[in-house]
Amino acid sequence: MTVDYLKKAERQPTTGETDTRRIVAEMLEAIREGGEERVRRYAADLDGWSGDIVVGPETIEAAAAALPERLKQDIEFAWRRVRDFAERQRASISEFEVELSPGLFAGQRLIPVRTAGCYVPGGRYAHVASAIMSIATAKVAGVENIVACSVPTDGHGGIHPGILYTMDLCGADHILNLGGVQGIAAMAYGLFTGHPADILVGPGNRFVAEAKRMLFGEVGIDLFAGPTEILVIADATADPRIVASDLVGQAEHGPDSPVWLVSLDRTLAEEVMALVPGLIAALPDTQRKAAEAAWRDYGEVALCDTREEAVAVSDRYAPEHLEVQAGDLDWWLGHLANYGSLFLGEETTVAFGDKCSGTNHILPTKGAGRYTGGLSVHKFIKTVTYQRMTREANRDVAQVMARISRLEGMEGHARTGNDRLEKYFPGEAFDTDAA
Ligand SMILES: NC(=O)C1=CN([C@@H]2O[C@H](COP(=O)(O)OP(=O)(O)OC[C@H]3O[C@@H](n4cnc5c(N)ncnc54)[C@H](O)[C@@H]3O)[C@@H](O)[C@H]2O)C=CC1
Ligand SMILES: O=C(O)[C@@H](O)CS(=O)(=O)O
Ligand SMILES: [Zn+2]
Repeated sequence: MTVDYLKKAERQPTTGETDTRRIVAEMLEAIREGGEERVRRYAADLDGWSGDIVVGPETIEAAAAALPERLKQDIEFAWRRVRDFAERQRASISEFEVELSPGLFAGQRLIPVRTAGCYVPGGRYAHVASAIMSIATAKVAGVENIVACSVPTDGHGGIHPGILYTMDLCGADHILNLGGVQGIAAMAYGLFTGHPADILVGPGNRFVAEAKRMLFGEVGIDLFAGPTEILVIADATADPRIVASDLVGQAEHGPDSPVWLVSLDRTLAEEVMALVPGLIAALPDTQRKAAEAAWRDYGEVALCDTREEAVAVSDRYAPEHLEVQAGDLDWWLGHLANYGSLFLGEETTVAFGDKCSGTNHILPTKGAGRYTGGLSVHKFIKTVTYQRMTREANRDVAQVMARISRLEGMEGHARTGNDRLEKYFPGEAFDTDAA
């Protein structure tokens, strides 16, 4: 394979993992021991927040009153699309019962988890859309009790009013003024609400993503949704200005957000590389600083000879967001395998999915796209099974089970079959020996 790197990234999504793990492990241990009091101290030390942790109804009403009407309509526009898409997902899975052989019935049931903890990031930006993505989806899945939290800031008297309004609109039952590891841990342990989460969902920075990863097992998690990534595959037909704009648009997420271009055309790649610094420089201060570092440390440009090579490179990254700005979109749709969400053609862009077009923006990062998709109603629903049988059906199943069990050396298992055969068919002889 001949891949020519016109720009090679200094850092990879995994850079700095050891430090993050140490910090998060210490914080989780301290919260396990110190409970609510320790959580309050982290909120004060890390986010300068010493106000109420549980958000009351008057604060939610005040947030709704403070938001301009058009913004509320925009949030509802996004919410309706995300909810409708989630409803189609819910309708695409079903319960069933099948008679596998005469008298042997097996079935599948879909049972929502009881309590979901939804983390809404809010450090650098007010991630209103993230509140829709997790809470609306949990609601459609049928989750009975939804706890949500986000970063409180003094300037807003707690959570940003846009996030608060959205959390309430989408159906959050309890809302906590908590960000970071302390927010994740509080939801996992049911601090301040008395409702420990069965599953923790939502994106966040490296501390948040790592806290969820470490708590997995004690609670369920949706997926590893850390710092945002974008990969654009482009050929000679792509518009360099649009490709560069899309790369820079996601680089503003943070200094550790990977930005990758896989190009099938050298001229296009060089034009994009020439345009990116200017677009970054034109951003406001906070966004510029984040994007500059992201492009400098995590930016990569790979030049491939063939579409197959481009697919191989892209699948190796397994990017969170994948844009294709190239001809024959159906070919790419059919061949790409590892990504969180795919954006086909110049007419759509990652930011549409991020904010309001309907697909979920809580997506796998750091290569997790090799084994999972993004957040969906399925993550909140347990697919469980059941069975029942007639006595007559025991005739075959009990004998087979007993023979397999004896082959495995599991005599106790085998006897549960023999006991039934003796009870249901007294006097009959059965061959239940492994030999
Ligand atoms: N993968 C996905 O689906 C999505 C990912 N994101 C990502 O979410 C992230 C949001 O990050 P932020 O703006 O930082 O908000 P955040 O809400 O994830 O994190 C803010 C919290 O981090 C904690 N924190 C900051 N520095 C710390 C330190 N040194 N030690 C311990 N805790 C610390 C603070 O307590 C603060 O409350 C970005 O990386 C963005 O790319 C956002 C949306 C979707
Ligand atoms: O990683 C993501 O999905 C984000 O890009 C979504 S948002 O831009 O923060 O809404
Ligand atoms: Zn984004």
